Amino acid sequence: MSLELESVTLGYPDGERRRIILDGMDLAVAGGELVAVTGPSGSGKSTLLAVAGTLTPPESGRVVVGGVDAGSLRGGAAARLRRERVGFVFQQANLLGSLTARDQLLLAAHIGGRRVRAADRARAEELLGRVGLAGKEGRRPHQLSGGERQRVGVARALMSRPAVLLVDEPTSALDRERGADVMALLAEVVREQGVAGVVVTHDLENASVADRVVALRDGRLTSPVRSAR
Ligand SMILES: Nc1ncnc2c1ncn2[C@@H]1O[C@H](COP(=O)(O)OP(=O)(O)OP(=O)(O)O)[C@@H](O)[C@H]1O
Repeated sequence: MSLELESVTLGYPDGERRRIILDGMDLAVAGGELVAVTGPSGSGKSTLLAVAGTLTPPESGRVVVGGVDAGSLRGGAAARLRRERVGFVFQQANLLGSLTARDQLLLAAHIGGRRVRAADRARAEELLGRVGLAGKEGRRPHQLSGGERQRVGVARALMSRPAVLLVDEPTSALDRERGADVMALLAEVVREQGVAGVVVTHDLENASVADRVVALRDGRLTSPVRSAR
């Protein structure tokens, strides 16, 4: 249950030229560890998550998810790795408006095309309880607060027992207190579930709940200057 990025390079076209966003980047996250990635706007944090989550292949370098080199897989096997071994949590929870919290999780289990089993129902109940939503499993998104919706998003991302949990600015739509609660919850569930967690955040205070904080600058990860706050 780990994530490794080895010498990952990716650029985008920028007018006539090419702008390098990730420049031979290395990152290793162990199972049960949460790494917070900070960095200025446009530095490539979302791009890093897309590469780590095997949504965007790097131009060079390797992405290894739970011991499997994503670059070695094609077609269905690549899609399965992403679906089963990578959990994503987005800035907004991106829940389906008509589904209850429980069904958001069961849909995630069903997306592989297989039937929902009793074990999936048990896992959904357990995870919703774990993120503090016991008794609210039957609520639809509009009957939940922003922080609760984000908790559903965290639980949903954990349904498939992923090796890697990738979280993009989970607190940007929340007030400070709710944001801090969601970050603390993330650190706890990453540890408990033994998943390799990466959370992107602008907020150094929120980042401090992580086991490690790194800054993305000039395509590489460095230690952030914490005293600059
Ligand atoms: N598909 C694309 N094609 C061309 N350029 C892109 C593409 N995606 C992102 N970029 C550029 O790459 C850079 C990094 O973008 P990215 O979204 O990863 O940054 P970020 O650090 O997540 O920013 P923010 O904190 O504002 O969300 C930006 O300059 C962006 O404009």
